[in-house]
Amino acid sequence: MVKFTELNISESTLKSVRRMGFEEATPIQEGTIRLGMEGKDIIGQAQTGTGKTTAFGIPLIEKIDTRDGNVQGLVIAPTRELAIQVSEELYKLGKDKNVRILSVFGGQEIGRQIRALKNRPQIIVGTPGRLLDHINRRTLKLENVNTLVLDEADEMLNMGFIEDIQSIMSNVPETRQTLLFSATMPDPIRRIAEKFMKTPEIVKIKSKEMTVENIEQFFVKSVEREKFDILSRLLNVHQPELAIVFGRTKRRVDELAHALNIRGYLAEGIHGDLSQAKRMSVLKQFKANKIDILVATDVAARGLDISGVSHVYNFDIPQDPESYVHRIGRTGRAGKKGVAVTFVTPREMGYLSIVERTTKKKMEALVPPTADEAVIGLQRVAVEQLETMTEKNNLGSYRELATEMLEKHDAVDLIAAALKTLTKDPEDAPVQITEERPLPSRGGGGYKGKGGGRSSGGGYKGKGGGGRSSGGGYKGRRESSSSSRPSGGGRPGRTRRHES
Ligand SMILES: Nc1ncnc2c1ncn2[C@@H]1O[C@H](COP(=O)(O)OP(=O)(O)OP(=O)(O)O)[C@@H](O)[C@H]1O
Ligand SMILES: [Mg+2]
Repeated sequence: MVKFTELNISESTLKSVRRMGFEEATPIQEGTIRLGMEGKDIIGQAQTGTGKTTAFGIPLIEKIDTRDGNVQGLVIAPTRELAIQVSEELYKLGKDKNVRILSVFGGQEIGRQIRALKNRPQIIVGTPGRLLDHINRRTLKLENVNTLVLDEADEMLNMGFIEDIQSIMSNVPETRQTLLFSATMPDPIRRIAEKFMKTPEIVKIKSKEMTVENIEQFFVKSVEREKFDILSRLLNVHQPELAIVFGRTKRRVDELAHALNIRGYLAEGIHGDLSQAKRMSVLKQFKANKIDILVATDVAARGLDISGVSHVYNFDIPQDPESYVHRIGRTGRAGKKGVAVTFVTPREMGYLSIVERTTKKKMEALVPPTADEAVIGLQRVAVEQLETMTEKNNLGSYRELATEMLEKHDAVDLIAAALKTLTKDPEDAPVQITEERPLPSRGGGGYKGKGGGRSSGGGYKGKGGGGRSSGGGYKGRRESSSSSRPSGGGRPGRTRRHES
């Protein structure tokens, strides 16, 4: 481990880094900061949550000439939320140097952005569409840009974004330095990327697996219609601090968020059809722990860094393995522990194998908790609620009522009744979840990613639907249940339920 003080970083940036609480560089930071400061083009690949933002952020900040009011650095990110997050981190890194940073993204009033662009920002962080918009309106001039960063490069070089990226790049001088970062970089995408770069250094942090070790990974085999009850039971047993539930479609996300609310959880959905204001407010509430469960499509997966996310549930198994890596990577960040649970319908078992081949990590079969076990989780929460209330010591007139009641009833009976009232069995509440069609059966055909151009799983010949012998983990609930339960069950009851 190298300390930031050993990396030849300027005093002002070092001061900012120290203020952020960083002392030792993570491996990707150690591997790329020096090279980046030497002006090299870099393809940086390292697991989720290992500090890639700072890895490109420091060389970028160091290169800015603060006497020059032109845009000198451009960062492109796939989503608005990520653009905001990256600009915030760059702001912190450049605070002591007084670097001016601006984020631009769709959904935000363009007039306001145009005015902000006149304040001579030196680094722009933006999403492809809005950046192009500003380029075309000539409100953004890129002829002085000497550093270009693509965060989540593989996602953006996927079909759909590639033309936008190319147009943006054609407005940036060729003499620029180009930095490309992502946790995943399928070979064909990397080859495309190299075309935009000058003999890039490939810094790939070697690890046995593509996902971080501190995430415990499980799968639950379940038919579609039972998934939701299993999810609620898991939530009751795990008691996540914060959880993200991923669904395949927007309708799915809306229905799941609604159903979770009916079952008493504080959940909100986030997906591309929501207004920018709504997306931002949901994320803000989640970060402030006002919501416990964020239900999301893949939009929210890439790059988001939200501390406290202890559990990720893939209510639907993602179609491509890269999505899986990014989704579960929302937990287990910066060395913290996390749990990921992926639901798989019997017909989708082939996809599970594809994911495992890509990540080089086997998921453990998880035995779903029974309704009784889930109730035990809820009871524990009720006990904690009562205890917290008692400790707060502001019960006022309730104490008089309690004294009166104690004259008539047994104390144990009374507490038991209070606990029972607090422990509402959620499965009584009916919910509506439309069945999703399972992913197309994995026959012998090659794996087709979103863009058609990805082929990381191409050579895989699915074993049909039943590629995995799930017998071991499933039968024999007794012996396997203790070993296959994710830890974290002992967490203090955090997932609050609506008080009604
Ligand atoms: N050197 C460091 N020491 C301690 N914490 C760090 C260090 N560098 C970054 N972090 C913290 O680690 C967390 C994850 O960082 P970051 O978001 O950059 O990860 P990432 O590698 O970009 O992940 P993803 O692939 O999901 O985008 C952040 O909260 C960040 O503040
Ligand atoms: Mg990142």
